[in-house]
Parts: sequence; C-alpha cells; structure tokens
Amino acid sequence: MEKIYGRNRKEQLEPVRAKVTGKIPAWLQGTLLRNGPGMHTVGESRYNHWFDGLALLHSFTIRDGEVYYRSKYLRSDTYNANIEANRIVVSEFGTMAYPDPCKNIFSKAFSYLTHTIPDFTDNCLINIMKCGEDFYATSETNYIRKINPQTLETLEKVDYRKYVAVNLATSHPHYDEAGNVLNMGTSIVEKGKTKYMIFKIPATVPEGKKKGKSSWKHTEVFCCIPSHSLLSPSYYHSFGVTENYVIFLEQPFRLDILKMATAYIRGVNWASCLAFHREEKTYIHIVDQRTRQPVQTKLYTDPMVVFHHVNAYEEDGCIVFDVIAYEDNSLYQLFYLANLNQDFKENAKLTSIPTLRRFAVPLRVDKNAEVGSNLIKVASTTATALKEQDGQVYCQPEFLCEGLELPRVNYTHNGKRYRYVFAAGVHWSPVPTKIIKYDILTKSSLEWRETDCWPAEPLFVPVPGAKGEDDGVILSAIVSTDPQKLPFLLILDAKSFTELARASIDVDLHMDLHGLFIPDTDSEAKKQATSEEQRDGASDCHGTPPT
Ligand SMILES: CC1=C(/C=C/C(C)=C/C=C/C(C)=C/C=O)C(C)(C)CCC1
Ligand SMILES: [Fe+2]
Repeated sequence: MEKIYGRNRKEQLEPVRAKVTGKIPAWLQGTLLRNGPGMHTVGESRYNHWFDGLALLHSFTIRDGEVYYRSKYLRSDTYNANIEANRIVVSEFGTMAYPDPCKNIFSKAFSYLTHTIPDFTDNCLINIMKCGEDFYATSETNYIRKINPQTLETLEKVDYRKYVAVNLATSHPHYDEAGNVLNMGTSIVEKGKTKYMIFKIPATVPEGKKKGKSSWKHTEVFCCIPSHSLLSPSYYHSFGVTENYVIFLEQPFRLDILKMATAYIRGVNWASCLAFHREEKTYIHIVDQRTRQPVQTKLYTDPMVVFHHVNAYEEDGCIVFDVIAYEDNSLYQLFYLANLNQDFKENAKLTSIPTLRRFAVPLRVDKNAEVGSNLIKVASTTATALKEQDGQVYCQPEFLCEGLELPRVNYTHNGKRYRYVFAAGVHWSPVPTKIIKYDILTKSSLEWRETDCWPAEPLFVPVPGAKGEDDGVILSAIVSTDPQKLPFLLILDAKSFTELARASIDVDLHMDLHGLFIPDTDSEAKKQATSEEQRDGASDCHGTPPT
C-alpha cells in the first residue's frame, strides 16, 4: 500500500498521449480534472497523514477517441514555502509544522504565541470547484486556489473570509442549474458565536450590479445555524440539497476550538482536535431555500459519522436523504501513513463498515399525531420518524447496502428523485477495490473490478440528450500495482457496467480524491485546446498495453 499512498509522485507537465484499447464514444469530448495528495515527504521531513500530502492536479483530456494526460503540483503558498525550505513548514490535518527554526527559548515562545490563532494551509488537495467560468482547487480551510483547467497552472489564492465569515468550508459545494454555487462553512472566531453558514456564490455578476466586478463580491449568506456547542462545532465534509431545501447533519464528530487554539503550543496536530462523542445525538437541520429559514421541527438521529451525502429529494411532505454513514470516526484514523504500510491489512481495518442509509424526515409535524407514531407515510422507504413527547422527532434510517464510499450520482438528478449510486467499493479496509453501480429501486448492484487495480471515485458523464438516468459513461482513474500493467483511465458504459475502453498511460499516476468533468461544449474552446495540444507536442505513451 505504501506504493499507492506514501510515495511522492512525479509531475507530468507535457501532455502525454495514452494507448487506447476499446472504443471511446465519439460524443465523449472534454477534460476529466481531478485532485489529490501527491507528495508526502519534503527533504527529510514527512507528513503523517495521507490527507496532508501536497495537492497534485491531473487531467485526462478526451478528444476524438484519444486521451491526453498531464499532472502538475498546485503551486500553493504552502508548496512554495515547503520547497524553498526543503522541509515541511506549514501545518496540515495530521502534521503540525514549525516554520521558524527557533534558536532560543524566547524566540520559541514568541513564535508559538503568534500562532495561537492559526492561519490555515492553502494546500487545496481535495476537490475542484467550478465558479462561473473559473475553476478552483479546494480543501476545507478558508483558502482555495484558482487554477487553469487546461494547463493546470496555479493562479490566485482566494480567501473565503473576504466574502463570508467562515474559517472552514466544505470541498463539496452544490450547483444549481444556472451554475451558482451553494456551499457551507463554519465560523469559529466571530465574537464567540460559533455557527454554520450556508452561502451562495453567483456564477456571474447579478443583473443591475456593476459589471467587471468579480462575482465573489456578490457572495450572499443564505442562512446561519447556531452551533449546539459554541466551543465545539460539528465537523462535516459535505451536505445535501433538494430542489427547495438544504440538509445539514450536525453530527457528534466535533472540533474542539480550545484544543485548536492551543494545538501549536502543545505540539499536536489538527486531527487530534477532532473527537467523536458516541453518547450524543446527530441533529438534522433542514433549511428552506425559499424563506432561507431553518425548518422549526427538532429532528435527530443516533450518533453517526457521515463524510459524504449521496443525494436527497422531496416526496409527499417529506425529505428523503441518503448518506454514507459510519458508527465511528475510524476512517480518518486509518489514513495515517503509518497504518498504510506493508502490514496495512492488519493496521488499516475499518472498525465500522460504511453503509448507505436512507433517512426520511417530515417537513411538518401533525399536531394531532400520536406520540410514538411514525410520521413517514412514504411507501418507498422503511425509514421512520417517530414523534416524541416533547415534540422532537427521532429519525431511524433504512439501511440500503454496505461497502460503498466516494459516491456520485448523475448530477442532473441532484436534489431530485433518483435511482442509481455510483461509488467505489470498499471491503475490510478503506482502500477501494472495485467500482459499484447500486440500484436503489431493485437493491441490486453491478461491479467492475480487476486484480491489483485500485480505482478512484467513479464519475458519471451523461450522453448528450440522455433520456435515462444511466445513459452515459463512468470515468475512473485506475492505479495498478501489477508491474506488468500501466495505470489507466477506465471508461465504462454506465447502464451495463461493461468496459467500453481504457486509456493506459506510462506515468506515475497517484491515487486521488475528487474531481469533475468539463465537457467541450464550446466548439471554439475545443479548437483552441486542440491546437494547444498540438503546439505542446503531445508525446506518445510507449508502455506495454494491458492484456
Ligand atoms: C487542515 C485543516 C483541516 C483539514 C481537513 C482535511 C484536509 C480533510 C480531508 C478530508 C477528506 C479528504 C475526506 C475524504 O472523504 C480541518 C480539520 C478542516 C481543520 C483544521 C485545518
Ligand atoms: Fe469527499
């Protein structure tokens, strides 16, 4: 596993042409752009956790049946400072770093004090966000980095705090049909009023506003939800939306602000400031997008840890939402690089398997409903919502299936009724070994797997004019540990889950996290990109084609 996780990867700056076997559908034209950690040591110093690694962007440009690959490290301030110092000088999730080589005890104390309010990293390694015509590499801190999606060059750093008072923000925003971005973040320092903020970044400068100004300046706070605990807000990695509502899970996996404020002086990492409180509830917050107000019903469920929301929709006065949930926070623990070594089968065992759970919550509670009665009348799920004496509603999910992570759906069904979940299959460890299509209606699944192949998050791309929810293809970058087999971009038919093509590339492909597909819709852009490709002189990949 060290081969997959802990090794530093080489950049592939010049586009390299892949060896394609099978046939790529003619309509599939565009760029798969993805992000993930690629460098785990700098000089003699090493990161502790896989989520610390320096962001390595990579892209697969699919054009006229050919695939071109390139990769480039995000030139974040963090990357530049580390490379210049030839050691890790910026703290990450699992690694606390000390920038100044403190010469004596006084300067040491001084440098500790100046860091009590942490300035977080801009090593944006988790995902790619589209904002209007611009693309950003993202993480979960207040910084994101604009990038050039064609050349993978790093552009300006954006500080969320200039536009909305958040110190942390998710890497999994939602997009409406106009391309406006809806995201959530946590405000942990503003006058001690710890709160969760939902905000909207418009895709373009709104009508009637001064043109030429960046649309960031028109970022609007949509709704604020006060944290149950002022000193210990919930940690969350994503949230859900329906056509009219936002779903936020305030889970008992929480950040301890006091611990964070003293982490630097105590010499401990940010991860140690996170704790799962298994005796506490998970609060379910629903916000009405039309009134921008939280729904008043107090909804809760059992303690759980959710990283990824899958999808959500409205049905008969209820909200149905699907998440991948765990019984504990062992997942983040397992990604310490020390656990992903040769003995990883022993060290990286999940103590809780990810399960796809369906919740149903009522939007209104009938005053006359009996205490103890189930408020869910939707026939399609066995999820329940029980009315309690004090008016609270206790929600119990339907367990749909287990062993799924990194879920994706056909995004045209986001917030709407849907049937298929595409995900990576995880078994006894957090390392994906297969790609799964799970059919919620029939509760059956299709799988793709191959020996010594380690798939990344599968991404669904619809065929133009698609009628069915699964009319399209699945793209996934596959890392191989078979020395005879090159890494490849896998293209599956999303309906049958059969392989349409694979594009093998003789490069040092890294295991990544998330990304997006940029279709070539604009023919001018396409032409320009093609001529750039020719000018750059894409080299051929001479690797052995897989059998
Ligand atoms: C640096 C930093 C953080 C980083 C979190 C990261 C990097 C999380 C990555 C999560 C992933 C990759 C999940 C995949 O499912 C916190 C804890 C938000 C807060 C303190 C500063
Ligand atoms: Fe994620």
